[in-house]
Amino acid sequence: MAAATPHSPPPPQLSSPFLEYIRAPGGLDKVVLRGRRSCSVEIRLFGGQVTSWKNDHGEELLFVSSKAIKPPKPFRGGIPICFPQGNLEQHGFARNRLWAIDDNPPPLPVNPAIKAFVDLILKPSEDDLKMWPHSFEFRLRIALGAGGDLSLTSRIRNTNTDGRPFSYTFAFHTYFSVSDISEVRVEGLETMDYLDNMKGKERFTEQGDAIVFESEVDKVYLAAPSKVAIIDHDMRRTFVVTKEGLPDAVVWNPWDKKAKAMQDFGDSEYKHMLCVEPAAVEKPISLKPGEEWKGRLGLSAVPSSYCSGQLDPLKVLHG
Ligand SMILES: O=P(O)(O)OC[C@H]1O[C@@H](O)[C@H](O)[C@@H](O)[C@@H]1O
Repeated sequence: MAAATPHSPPPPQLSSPFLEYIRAPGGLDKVVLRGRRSCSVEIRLFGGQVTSWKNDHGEELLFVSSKAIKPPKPFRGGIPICFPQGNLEQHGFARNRLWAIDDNPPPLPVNPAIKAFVDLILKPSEDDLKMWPHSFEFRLRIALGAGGDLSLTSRIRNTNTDGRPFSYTFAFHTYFSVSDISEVRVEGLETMDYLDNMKGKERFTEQGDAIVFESEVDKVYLAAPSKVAIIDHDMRRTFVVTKEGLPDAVVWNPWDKKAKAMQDFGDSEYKHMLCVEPAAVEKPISLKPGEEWKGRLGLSAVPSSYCSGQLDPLKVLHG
């Protein structure tokens, strides 16, 4: 496994006032993207994981557990990358490897207004290849937009030289910070079909209006729309989640019993988080050698002054 080494190489020279490289022991080096006012994003090289996203008032928008543990364990919170999944460790190994800064990524069309972004890369180690015998290049661009929105673009290329295709499932396991889960509703997934992970992945159709939370939820919504809204009444804030190349959306909250059973999660923390995870779960993605797949996650937080209690979710979703 490509674990963090105690003697890391010198920090890369990031030639932008919008980026900072912060050295930390134990594989905890991070890159910080800075936007207008107090907007920022922190990315840990271990896991290629976003661990913080703050709005222009400096308020944290992502949930990170106070019990999150350090590498080589996966980090509970932020945006873990789940890849490649299958008969491997839960959620794949990408969230549990040391990524590198990609100094020379292949071109990716970028909005010229976006100044703060970083490109990371993960390639399998010898040990990874023993576990999952496929060669790949996984490029991840993390960008902080002018308005404080965050986007993650994944590009995965099959670099097998033996002509073999490979397939995988994928998720951006996004942990949102919410004021009180009982006051949150999710718009955009009503009437969708889902697989219920709590009922042996049986298929159901969502009934009723928006999704609200009263107990443990672990569902994979199939062919979910490209925009989903998480409406937090108490915070008067709506997260708008957009996705491309990722047909499904996992919705997860462990609730009290499971929370207590999780070593890296506080007993009551389930009240203040919700995972909505753009994903490709039902139908694995297949890549032939030389082929590349692209998936994108976009996040924005609509502030209360905009909502002022009058939020029309249809406008957020379709307007
Ligand atoms: O503990 P992990 O591996 O980070 O997974 C947390 C949860 O992640 C969700 O995506 C899964 O649907 C749940 O089944 C799982 O419990």
